[in-house]
Parts: sequence; C-alpha cells; structure tokens
Amino acid sequence: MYHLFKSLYLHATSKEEYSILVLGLDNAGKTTLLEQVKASYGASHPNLKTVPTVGQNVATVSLPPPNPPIYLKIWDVGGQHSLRGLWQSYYASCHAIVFVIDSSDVGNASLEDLAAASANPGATPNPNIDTGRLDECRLVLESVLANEDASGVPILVLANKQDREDCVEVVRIKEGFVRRVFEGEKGGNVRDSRVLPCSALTGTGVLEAVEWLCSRVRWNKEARPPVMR
Ligand SMILES: Nc1nc2c(ncn2[C@@H]2O[C@H](COP(=O)(O)OP(=O)(O)OP(=O)(O)O)[C@@H](O)[C@H]2O)c(=O)[nH]1
Ligand SMILES: [Mg+2]
Repeated sequence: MYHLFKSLYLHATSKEEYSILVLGLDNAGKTTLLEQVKASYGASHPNLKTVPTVGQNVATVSLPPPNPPIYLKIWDVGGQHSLRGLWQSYYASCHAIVFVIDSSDVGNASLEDLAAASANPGATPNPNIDTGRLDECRLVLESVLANEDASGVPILVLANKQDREDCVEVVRIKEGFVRRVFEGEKGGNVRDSRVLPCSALTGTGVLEAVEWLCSRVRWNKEARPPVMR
C-alpha cells in the first residue's frame, strides 16, 4: 500500500523534463540565447556579456502557465571547430536540437546565389558572391543530421542576429539554405523542423522559439520519452 501511495504521489508531483541541445558555429549566439531564455522564464536579467564557450553551459527552466507544466533542460555546447566532436555525445539523450545561425555571417548573396551555393557545394565559388560562413554552416548542419543518434529529433533552425542591419532575412536562409539541406541526401533523418527568426541579444523571437520546442518535444514524446523529475 505504501508503495502504491508513494508512486501515486510521485506521479502527481513530478514533471516531465525534456533536454534541448543548442548547436551552431562559434559566435552564432548560442550562449546569448541561453541567457535570454533563462531571463525570460526566471526573474533575472540576462548576462549578455558572453565569452566563447569552452565546454558547455546548462540551465533548466520551468515554463509558467498557460504552457504545459514541464521542465526544459537546455544544453549550450561550444561551437568552436575543436569542440564540435563533443556534440555527438549529446544526441542520444536530447529531445530537440536548436541550430543557431548568425544571419549576418552568410554573406550578401541573393536567394538564387544561396540556393546555387548550397546545391553545388563542390563548385568553384564565384569570387563576386560573398556567402560568408554559409558553406561551413551547411557542412556542420549536415553532419548533425547525418548522425544516427539524432535521427527523428525535432530541429529548430534559428536565424539569429535579426536585429543587425547587415543580416539576411529569414526567408532567404530558409529557402536558399535550410530547405536544400533538409531535402538533400543528408537531411533524410529530419522528421520535424522549423526555421524561425530571432535576436538573442534583444530577446525578439525567443519566446516563440521556446513555444515551438515545447510543443514538438511533447508531440514526439513516444519516440523520445521525457525524464520524470
Ligand atoms: N547583434 C547581435 N549580436 C548577437 C546576437 N546574439 C549574439 N550576439 C553576439 O554575438 C557574439 C557571440 O555570441 P555568443 O552567444 O557568445 O556565441 P556562441 O554561439 O555561444 O559562441 P561559442 O560559445 O564560441 O560557440 C557576442 O558578441 C554576442 O553579443 C544577436 O541576436 N544580435
Ligand atoms: Mg557560447
């Protein structure tokens, strides 16, 4: 009887916890995003003076009503080249991946140029077209998608730094780049994805990103069950 009451009590008082893995090239804005999420769901001010992450940062947020009563445990992992090998150890236990792109670092190419650049990655680059770190971004995103352990995980691509005057609009990142990657042969494991604009620095778009994640991890909970806390 004691065990029955105990399990009923634990069931009534525990909450589902989902792990969110935040990835992207160095300088994309991952740690700034984590700070904004912490500040949005806690009472603190965000610490926006970030330094390059060596290792990881982690924070757990509890979402207020009318959100469902769940915890999101957010893992922000360093994006420098030498640290990217660590990412794969997080895939098997994460419930969603956020891939952050610096929208001011994908050059000034047109939609057609971006599409051509991502459709023909091996082609000699046209010196008149600046595509910034787009190619590096594509290779890194493809390697995430190609990993078996990340198969079927909802993926949110955030076109970050939308506050900057030199940023590329989200539609260009979505149509010219992300769609090509997802529809390419390395994107076969993508089940559920979205591309959203945001500014981690100002906080614009951060709540919408968290809401999308919240709905998708719950929708996918049979495939990737939450941890009860
Ligand atoms: N203008 C603008 N700057 C941003 C935004 N997000 C981040 N930054 C700036 O970009 C720089 C890098 O931000 P971080 O959050 O440290 O980048 P990161 O992705 O964590 O980088 P690593 O830890 O090296 O992987 C900092 O100077 C931030 O202030 C944004 O939305 N807008
Ligand atoms: Mg960082």
